[in-house]
Amino acid sequence: HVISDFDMTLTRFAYNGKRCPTSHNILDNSKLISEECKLKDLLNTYYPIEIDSKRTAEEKLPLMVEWWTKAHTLLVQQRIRKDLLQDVVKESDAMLREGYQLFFDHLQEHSIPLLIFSAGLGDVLEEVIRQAGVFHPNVKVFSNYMDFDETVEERKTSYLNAYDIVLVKDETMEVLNALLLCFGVSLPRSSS
Ligand SMILES: Nc1ccn([C@@H]2O[C@H](COP(=O)(O)O)[C@@H](O)[C@H]2O)c(=O)n1
Repeated sequence: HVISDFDMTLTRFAYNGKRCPTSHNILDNSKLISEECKLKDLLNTYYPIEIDSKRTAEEKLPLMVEWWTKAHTLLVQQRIRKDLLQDVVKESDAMLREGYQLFFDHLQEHSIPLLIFSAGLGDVLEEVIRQAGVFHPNVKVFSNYMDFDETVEERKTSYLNAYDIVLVKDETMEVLNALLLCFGVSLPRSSS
């Protein structure tokens, strides 16, 4: 097994002198988050604590829990749409480290599981790996995942992308029976 965290370990810390975003930052910098949402204030308060070498892990732990509890409460209020995450990641400056292709492919070729444990956002970081084309079956992510309240309209879009036929408000079997007839299955006569 190879065990890794994600943000700034598998992803770059900076590129061309500019900081690269963490999975939280990707959302925070996106159109999905309103200007009033104070995730950046939280980052400015808690990130210096996270990297403060003078504090012990015991000291930091409750403060880190406080950070992600506050951040996740704010994120829930933003009512983020799952179907927009793909674009948000595409438009972000997130980058896996140079040489990532070789690293991920090599582990895959040798059937070595890559276990990623991250205090970031699982839905976002999975999308980063997917878009880089290296989300191989040996990659398993343990992270925070969002629960989405999808509206009927959003669900319809993802169903339309996935299936040839999508029935809305149809309580009958008419389409199914018509398909069976098309495929040459003979149906018994209805008794009613
Ligand atoms: N609300 C938060 C919470 C955490 N972060 C940063 O994400 C990093 C997650 O890193 P992993 O190594 O566990 O993948 C963490 O180090 C925090 O700096 C954040 O930006 N916002």
